[in-house]
Amino acid sequence: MKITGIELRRIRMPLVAPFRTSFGTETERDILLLRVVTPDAEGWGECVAMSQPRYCSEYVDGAAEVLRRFLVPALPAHIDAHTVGRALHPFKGHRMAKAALETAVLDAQLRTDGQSLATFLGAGTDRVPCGVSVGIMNSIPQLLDTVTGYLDEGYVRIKLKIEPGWDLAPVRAVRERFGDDLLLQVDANAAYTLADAPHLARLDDFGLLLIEQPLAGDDMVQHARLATRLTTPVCLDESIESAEHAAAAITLGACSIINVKPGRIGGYLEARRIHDLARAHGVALWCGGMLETGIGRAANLALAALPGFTLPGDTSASRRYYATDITAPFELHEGHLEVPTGPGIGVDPVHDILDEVTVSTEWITV
Ligand SMILES: O=C(O)CCC(=O)N[C@@H](C(=O)O)c1ccccc1
Repeated sequence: MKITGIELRRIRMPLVAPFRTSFGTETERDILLLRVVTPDAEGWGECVAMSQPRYCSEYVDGAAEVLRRFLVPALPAHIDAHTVGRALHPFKGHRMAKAALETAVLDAQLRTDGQSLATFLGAGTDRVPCGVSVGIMNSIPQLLDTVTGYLDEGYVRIKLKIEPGWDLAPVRAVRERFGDDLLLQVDANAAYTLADAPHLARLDDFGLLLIEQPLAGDDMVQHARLATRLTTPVCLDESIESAEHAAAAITLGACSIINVKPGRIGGYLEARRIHDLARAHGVALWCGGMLETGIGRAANLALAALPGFTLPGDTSASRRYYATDITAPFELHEGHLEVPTGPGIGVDPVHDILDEVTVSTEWITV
């Protein structure tokens, strides 16, 4: 496939409500979109890097810079999605930037071939059950009202952000209010240390599906030690940046569940490799989220439809984060979202809306 050029587009998307995690509060997303242009089709990729390097070391200005200076110039004139990874391999890290570029190339390729991303990846279903991520709140009553609203919308699983000082009480309150049948999990975003093991073990009383990333991203061995101290399954997010990391975590017993975020691990091809590895070892997967617009959300739904994704993910409806999405909004139906069936990611930006939220565009001739 011949690439004519690539557009880097920065958009600013206000969130419908502040989203607080253990590493900060988001009120809007500064998002980098990539549009790969070929003679036969255009492809879209969404870079999930945040404005600041708080979730991981990448941040959106850095992603734009590494794409502009190193990654896009490294692409050969003729390419397909399988060769992007090889062309970018000499450059270390920057997985979110690489993922966005590979995804945009893959989207253009699949649109040209008339194949959906879901079919390309091996999806086994046309709709996926949806969980929702609930931020750290100012009070328990506010939290209970928020969870009530999401359950009324039909979400099948609740994920509560936790941190030291906001963990046992909110989990207890939600479990007591909504009962033992509620699918409930927590996400610490690396806010604890192994010294907190006795405290974290008290979460075992609440029948949680999992505890996500309790310790630091590079604490793989410590997670393995923590897992022996808890009955709640440990799920890793930030620690897993590749299939190799997943293999190491499984071998060490650092996790029994993995949150797969294609941006974090370098793209959908690597996500498929993690899927196959996890299935071979009986490790459950679910698809995480990075507050994506409908562009990234569409691609994540294709991934979440793979057979190894056995737990509800964070692929929530567009309205969970955005009053107006840049694509036709993804809307929950009986707790599920439909997997796009069109070629490539199966959605296109609504150009009037996209133009309204666009801060800058930059064209790079390849
Ligand atoms: O549904 C979503 O898109 C967000 C899900 C979510 O909680 N993402 C968390 C996470 O750590 O997984 C996150 C929030 C903010 C920034 C990065 C990541």
